[in-house]
Amino acid sequence: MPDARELADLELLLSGAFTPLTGFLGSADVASVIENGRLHDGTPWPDPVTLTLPHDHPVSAGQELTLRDPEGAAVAVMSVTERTADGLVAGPVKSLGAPEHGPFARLRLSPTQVRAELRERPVLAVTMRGPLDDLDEITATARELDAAILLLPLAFGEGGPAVVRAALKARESLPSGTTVAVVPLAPREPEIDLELREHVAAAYGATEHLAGPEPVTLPGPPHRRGLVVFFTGLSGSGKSTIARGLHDALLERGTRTVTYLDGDVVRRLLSAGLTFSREDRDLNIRRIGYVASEVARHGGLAICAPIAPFAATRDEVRHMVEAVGADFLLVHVATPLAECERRDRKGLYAKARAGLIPDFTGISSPYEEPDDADLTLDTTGISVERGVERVLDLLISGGRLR
Ligand SMILES: Nc1ncnc2c1ncn2[C@@H]1O[C@H](COP(=O)(O)OS(=O)(=O)O)[C@@H](OP(=O)(O)O)[C@H]1O
Ligand SMILES: Nc1ncnc2c1ncn2[C@@H]1O[C@H](COP(=O)(O)OP(=O)(O)O)[C@@H](O)[C@H]1O
Repeated sequence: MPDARELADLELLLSGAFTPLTGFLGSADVASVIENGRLHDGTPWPDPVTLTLPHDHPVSAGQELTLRDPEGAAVAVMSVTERTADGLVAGPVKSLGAPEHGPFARLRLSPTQVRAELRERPVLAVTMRGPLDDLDEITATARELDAAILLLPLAFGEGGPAVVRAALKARESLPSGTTVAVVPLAPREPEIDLELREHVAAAYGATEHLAGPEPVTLPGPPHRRGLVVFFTGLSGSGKSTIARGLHDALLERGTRTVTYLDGDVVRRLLSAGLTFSREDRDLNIRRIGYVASEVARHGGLAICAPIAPFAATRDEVRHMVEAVGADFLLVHVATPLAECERRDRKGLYAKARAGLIPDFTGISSPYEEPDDADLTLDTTGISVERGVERVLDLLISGGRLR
């Protein structure tokens, strides 16, 4: 399944906004674009528009590949011309005419639609990633050129709808007949981005192109940003005890909205039926990460405390959270196995040692120690209060808590 950026590129390939491209690029074109800003056949093109699939995906050259959106709807079919060892899949794409949805879907006009609307008039296209600051200049330039104005809000990701709203607002103060067409162009490096905007504007029939100002992105102060505090560690290390203590302390302060995704509750509801195999643990952690990132997306603070023994899966969660503009703090509760086993609160270690519980973390299943923890906490010989305090200090010192 393509990721968000690949899907956005796919939409532009299908709509003709990336003309002359008709599909995702193969290795020869990618090398040539990176080397000299041209496709292999010499056509100028600034950006390697590629699709990467997991290594174990079975598709190969000569086959057809159906591309789906995150809901599983088939969006396009690709005639695969190349499949490289590092996962690149190249070939022309054809639309399957999937129904369009998403905010402002009705404004996602294709170049053909826009050209038909603007007929033969000269067109001043303005690409924008944030609010326009000089509408008078745009009006004056359009008059000079006797051109129609075409606003192309480049809407991608969380901030996408805001850019479209800015375009609709600007249209109110621009000459009548100003057209707005939403283009899902994911941002690139500044120079490449600018060149790519030129190509897209030309595809939409622009005789002249103005690149709107870069948006001023203020991520908001840390105490208002979403936050996920993710505890990891062996069974009995003290994750739930510290996490509960943190939850209580935050409720007492009352300055942030908090959700505690209790491990037992998660296993009973969200992950009911899952085992402790590697696959099921990964699934469990991804589900926790997904819910936590949804909480954080709206500025909430989510606390989770699963064992989460695998580094790659913890990393996936970090990315999931950061992708919604929130912060992720990893707290490694690094109480040594011997101490966890000595505590053996639920008698599970004794059972695991006796071979009664298979795949038990630390005994018969691995725990990968984090090397990216924001705080490492060994609870041996310290009070619960002291442990909670250490986590609170981390939040306060990072400005995440007032
Ligand atoms: N095989 C095996 N390995 C580890 N743990 C086991 C196992 N079987 C049951 N339990 C109990 O399940 C709790 C860990 O569940 P998690 O959801 O946190 O695990 S994981 O993150 O999906 O690996 C863990 O609870 P905590 O002691 O609270 O960590 C155990 O009590
Ligand atoms: N400083 C401490 N922090 C957390 N737990 C502690 C501490 N000192 C002793 N303990 C005890 O260790 C056990 C930790 O269990 P628990 O919090 O359920 O661990 P986990 O969720 O990691 O499996 C509890 O019985 C708790 O009372």
